[in-house]
Amino acid sequence: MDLFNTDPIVNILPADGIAHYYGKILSVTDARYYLDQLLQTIEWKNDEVVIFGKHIVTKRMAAWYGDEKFEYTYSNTTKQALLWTSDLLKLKTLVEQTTGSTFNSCLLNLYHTGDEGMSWHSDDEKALGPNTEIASLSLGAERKFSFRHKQTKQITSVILENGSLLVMKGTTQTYWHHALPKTKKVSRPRVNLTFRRIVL
Ligand SMILES: O=C(O)CCC(=O)C(=O)O
Ligand SMILES: [Fe+2]
Repeated sequence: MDLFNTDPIVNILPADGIAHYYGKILSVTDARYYLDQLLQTIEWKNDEVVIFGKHIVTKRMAAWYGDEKFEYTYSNTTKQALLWTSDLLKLKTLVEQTTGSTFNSCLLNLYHTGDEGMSWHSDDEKALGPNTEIASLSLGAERKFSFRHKQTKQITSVILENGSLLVMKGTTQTYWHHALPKTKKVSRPRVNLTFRRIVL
């Protein structure tokens, strides 16, 4: 049942992958509730990444939750998943019902303002296995999300609305990078949840 969006779900990628934008799957009231809850209850930490051998602590904050205390290594740092909170379980169920897929973990990102973003990358870690499916739920400020083809450099973008769902699957991570560009136009926070399936 789709209460908030009756448009057909379209693949926003022209080739070499599938990115389905479902639009808003949460009401404004529910999106506001979950944003406030997650801001207060998630164990947010500044993310650490290694770029050109330099150790950098990001302004953006992140957290990692799952079915088990999974260990996950990226950018040379190992993280251990925390166990689901009740709000995260509710959101996971909603995302699973909407997509018809199951997920066992979630990486959360908190961008305080448009001054924080995420640079070009693909989510192709070994732990996710080939042709992995990632479901990305957005809460709070609307932000532009862009895909760039690794070979042709073609760019396609979508505005991720408050309470919206974007699903990446098929060969998307093999052929496309994605990014959340910084912007001067946004001064309010956004929380993004990427539900993933660790296969190990
Ligand atoms: O914040 C977003 O919408 C993107 C996050 C992302 O690409 C990631 O966590 O891998
Ligand atoms: Fe990503």
